[in-house]
Amino acid sequence: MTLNTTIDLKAAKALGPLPPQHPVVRVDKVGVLLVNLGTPDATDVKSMRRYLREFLSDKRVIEWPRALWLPILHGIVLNTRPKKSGAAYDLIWNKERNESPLRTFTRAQSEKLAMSLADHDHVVVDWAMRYGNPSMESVVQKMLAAGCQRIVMFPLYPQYSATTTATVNDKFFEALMKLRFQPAVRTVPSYQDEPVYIEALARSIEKHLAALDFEPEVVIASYHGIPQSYFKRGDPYPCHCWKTTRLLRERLGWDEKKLIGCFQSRFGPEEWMQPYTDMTVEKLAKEGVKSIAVFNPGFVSDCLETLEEIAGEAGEIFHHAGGKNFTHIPCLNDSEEGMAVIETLVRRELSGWV
Ligand SMILES: C=CC1=C(C)c2cc3[nH]c(cc4nc(cc5[nH]c(cc1n2)c(C)c5CCC(=O)O)C(CCC(=O)O)=C4C)c(C)c3C=C
Ligand SMILES: [Fe+2]
Ligand SMILES: [Fe+2]
Repeated sequence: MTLNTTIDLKAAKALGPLPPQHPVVRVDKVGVLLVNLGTPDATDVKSMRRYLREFLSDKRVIEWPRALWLPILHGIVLNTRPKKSGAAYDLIWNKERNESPLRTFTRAQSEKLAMSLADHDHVVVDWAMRYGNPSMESVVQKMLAAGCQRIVMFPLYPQYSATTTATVNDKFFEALMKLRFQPAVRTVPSYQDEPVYIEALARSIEKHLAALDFEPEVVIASYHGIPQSYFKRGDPYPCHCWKTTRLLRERLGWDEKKLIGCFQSRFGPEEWMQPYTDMTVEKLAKEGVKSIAVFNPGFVSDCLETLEEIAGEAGEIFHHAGGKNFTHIPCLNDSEEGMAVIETLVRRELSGWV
């Protein structure tokens, strides 16, 4: 299908010959752009510092006054954290592809989505990262060159937060700001309560638990945290997390003791949303709970925060405190259930365009 033509040739001829430098612009394709948080290119200190500098300079992520934060970032954080984070990434790095798991999964999601949308031969699917590579700007340019004059941009965060969804949107629009001939765009909204998402989570939990040789007494839904002050100033993220957990409880037929919601990944001295995952895991073990499962509904793909902090560290905390059986349920990643979520939401947002 041809959606449009670049110029009305008849009208253009009436104006006289076209300027020789007039660019040829292709406009017959629709782009679907999947975007996740980002990731360092390598685990060495230099690559880690470059990545963390970009990430932690984002005003949507660290809301502290710049005059206070930038000296701390450049004087302390970027001198200490790159080595520590690099060592953590080393533990989970995809050595075969020499990249982080987040990049591997995001690429796989994009490739699988492209295959399932193959019935629309004018749809182009690609992926980008908010921080690091491939950059949003480079992929927007690539899509324009391929003829996408309409783009559906999908921030891969089920629950909305200014620290994630909004900053991805900002970066996308920043890339568009530089264009004379902008594409028409749609952004995919958060989907904390979409039935297809709740169903996918429930099935992946059921499948994982059915394969275990123990039954967890408690299952923890662990979301990335945000500082409490962000919530108090209007970020709806915690409400979205609580809603996802409640709907899952209803779907699984579990009560508030069996499925609990927690927040992980504190950063800096402020109070973050509670209960904290690490403290909860420790408390449960000390109270005599022997078997638990943890999963991460807020992460579309497994990454540092799920593989190292939960599957690794939280498991250790549980065992040290007297727990016996710990299991981490993988994220939806590029599983059949996970792809059903992405494809359903993308097809909905493409309506009228394909
Ligand atoms: C104030 C700091 C941070 C806020 C707020 C925050 C929110 C937030 N983050 C995610 C998802 C991810 N975060 C990841 C890593 C990560 N996050 C922070 C800080 C904040 N995040 C840091 C410092 C790091 C880096 C970890 C380190 O270097 O030690 C990742 C993992 C990326 C990967 O490549 O594996 C994800 C994903 C969400 C969903 C969120 C708020 C809703
Ligand atoms: Fe984070
Ligand atoms: Fe972490």
